[in-house]
Amino acid sequence: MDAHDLITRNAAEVVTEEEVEEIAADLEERSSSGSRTQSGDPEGKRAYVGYEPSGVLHIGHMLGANKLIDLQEAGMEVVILLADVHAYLNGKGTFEEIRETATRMQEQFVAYGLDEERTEFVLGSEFQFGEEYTLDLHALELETTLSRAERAMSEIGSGDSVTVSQAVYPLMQALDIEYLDIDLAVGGMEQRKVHMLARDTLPSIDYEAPTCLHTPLISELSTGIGKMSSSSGVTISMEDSTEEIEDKVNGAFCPAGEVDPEPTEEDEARNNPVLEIFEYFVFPRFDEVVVARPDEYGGDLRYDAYEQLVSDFASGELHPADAKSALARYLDSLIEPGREKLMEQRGG
Ligand SMILES: Nc1ncnc2c1ncn2[C@@H]1O[C@H](COP(=O)(O)OP(=O)(O)OP(=O)(O)O)[C@@H](O)[C@H]1O
Ligand SMILES: N[C@@H](Cc1ccc(O)cc1)C(=O)O
Repeated sequence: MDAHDLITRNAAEVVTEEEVEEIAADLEERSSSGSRTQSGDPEGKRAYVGYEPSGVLHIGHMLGANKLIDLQEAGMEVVILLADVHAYLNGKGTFEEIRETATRMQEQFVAYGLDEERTEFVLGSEFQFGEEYTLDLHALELETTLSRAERAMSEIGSGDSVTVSQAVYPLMQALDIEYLDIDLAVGGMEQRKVHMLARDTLPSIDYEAPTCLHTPLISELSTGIGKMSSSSGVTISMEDSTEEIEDKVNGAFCPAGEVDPEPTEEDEARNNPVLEIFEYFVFPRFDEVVVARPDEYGGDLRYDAYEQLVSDFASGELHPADAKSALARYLDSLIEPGREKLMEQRGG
């Protein structure tokens, strides 16, 4: 697979396609001249994802991490920002609590396949309290209206009303891209408004507009409303046991035949999380997905592409109960190796 395909596979969108093509062309050129993955190279291309530290990684977080693994393969240097100050500004706990969970999160990324030697882990507080950063932040504050900052936070902010800290948050996220010297900012689709704000405002303080890549979102498991998240709803975490995975997947929202479920009466959009997890998390890792079925119900179903599975689901050939039991099995096999490693590390 060439650099462009590695960068863009399983992405929901890139902003802009031309800019990504330029990054890919540069990586290809460096690879053919033999100067590919030297870390610390000032000419190297760098990508990052930022996470508010939370107790345990969930499968939604892994979409960004898997993208970073693709980008490493394409020859990019990758950075994971453990955004402790951002989590604090977003009301996620005391600073001490957040710091502790940041260490746990780093351990988990490594257990789940990010090569420690080739991944730079950075805590936000390591550079966000510097004088230059603070002055740049104030300069961005002068360039941004409160309503724009508020809109950027509409899918990220916790709590009912926006606090001043949450208006500062997206401006700091924009500045991080500059201070970490990032060529490609990666995040889930709910980060796009912050990234658009960064593209619009960074040039006004003489920094470049960042190139961005957004990964799809996995919905909350039991209702299909909103995104799966660490702080609320039913979430498949990377530390769940086999039984926990089975129970959660069994209770997942997965109406028979409904690929695009109707919105609720309150007009909230709904998705089918079982299908989403197959599409974004399982199919990218397996050449073939087998749904086991007793012979009296027609025997096993085999799929080598998500589109085949979804078409059988829509026609009724694939029943939700069979889809769920297959999903639980595949999830467990993807989660097991890291779960074991973490247990060993913790002496369990
Ligand atoms: N359900 C999800 N599906 C896909 N990506 C996700 C999901 N949840 C979080 N991410 C991605 O993980 C990164 C970090 O998100 P974040 O720290 O807000 O996770 P979270 O679980 O929503 O946390 P919290 O609920 O505490 O806000 C972002 O790039 C985000 O897009
Ligand atoms: N906004 C991200 C966290 C983040 C913070 C700072 C960044 O520079 C990047 C990402 C989230 O919703 O979790």
